[in-house]
Amino acid sequence: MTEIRGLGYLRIQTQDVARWRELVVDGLGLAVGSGPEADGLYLRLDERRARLIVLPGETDKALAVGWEVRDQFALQRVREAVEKAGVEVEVLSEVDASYRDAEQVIAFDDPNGNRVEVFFGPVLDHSPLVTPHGGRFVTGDQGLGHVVLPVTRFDEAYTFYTEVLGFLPRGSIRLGGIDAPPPARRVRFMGVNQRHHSLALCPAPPVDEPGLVHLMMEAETLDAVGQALDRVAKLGFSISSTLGRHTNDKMVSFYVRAPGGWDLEFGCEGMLVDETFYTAEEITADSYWGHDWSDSEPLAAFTPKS
Ligand SMILES: Cc1ccc(O)c(O)c1CC[C@@H]1C(=O)CC[C@]2(C)C(=O)CC[C@@H]12
Ligand SMILES: [Fe+2]
Repeated sequence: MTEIRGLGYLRIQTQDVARWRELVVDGLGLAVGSGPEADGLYLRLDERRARLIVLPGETDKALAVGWEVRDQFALQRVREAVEKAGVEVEVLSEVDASYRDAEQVIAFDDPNGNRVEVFFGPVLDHSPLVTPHGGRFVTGDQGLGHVVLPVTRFDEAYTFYTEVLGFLPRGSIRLGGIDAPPPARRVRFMGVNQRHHSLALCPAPPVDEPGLVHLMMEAETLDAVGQALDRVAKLGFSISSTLGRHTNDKMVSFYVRAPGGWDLEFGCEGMLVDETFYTAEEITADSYWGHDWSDSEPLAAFTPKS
């Protein structure tokens, strides 16, 4: 079993923090928290100080995906496994860990060059969670949500996440459908808790800045998802995919394009996996209904280097 308990946080950099704020606070209804950078935007979904951290910068990119482990002993085991795989691990200073609102943090690059941070001891904020539209989020044992990463060296990345970090395979979907000529290219889903997937890897061409495909956050109710959809559309954000229900995690969601060229997926009603009975399946449609992507701009992650 993996040491990783869930998706802890996502830290990104953007040229337009103000527009990000409109999207995630005014639109999706996340609560504004606080953190070390005065001009940073710290978003709360629960009792953690920050789950999504948006920092100002010269370019739009993902800075780090933060994965949570139980304690210092688990963190040590992850460190040993990563080093044994020949990957250099940085142990962050106490100052750098506290900047991330954790007791201890290690950092390394995955085979695709995405920054991975693994931490224990997240700092809590016990002040009431004041969300702008009264929404509540599904986190807790299921973590922040899921991230989908674009990967160039797919097999290496999949081996790293499953065999080194211990993510559990939670099925796949073939790009181009089951009748596409071989070799099959698959999006692969992986989980570490009852959330169907906390991570998915999507085959992608090489690009200048390592980015994301999307971050999914889960609301407690369908009405909260529908109301968020109305608000983001009214705020002028482009809806990458219409509302639909996925066939694997049964989630009802929509996707909205964030500044930086990747998407936020906002959903509800995700299923809970019971590992006692679960086997990894291949889905042949991404959704039972909805999820019309036909009006969406291509993702930055799928737009190759010039
Ligand atoms: C198929 C699926 C199941 C559950 C999810 O949470 C989920 O995001 C998806 C979609 C995965 C995938 C993607 O994210 C990038 C764009 C993709 C490749 C598509 O164009 C269809 C499937 C999409
Ligand atoms: Fe997703």
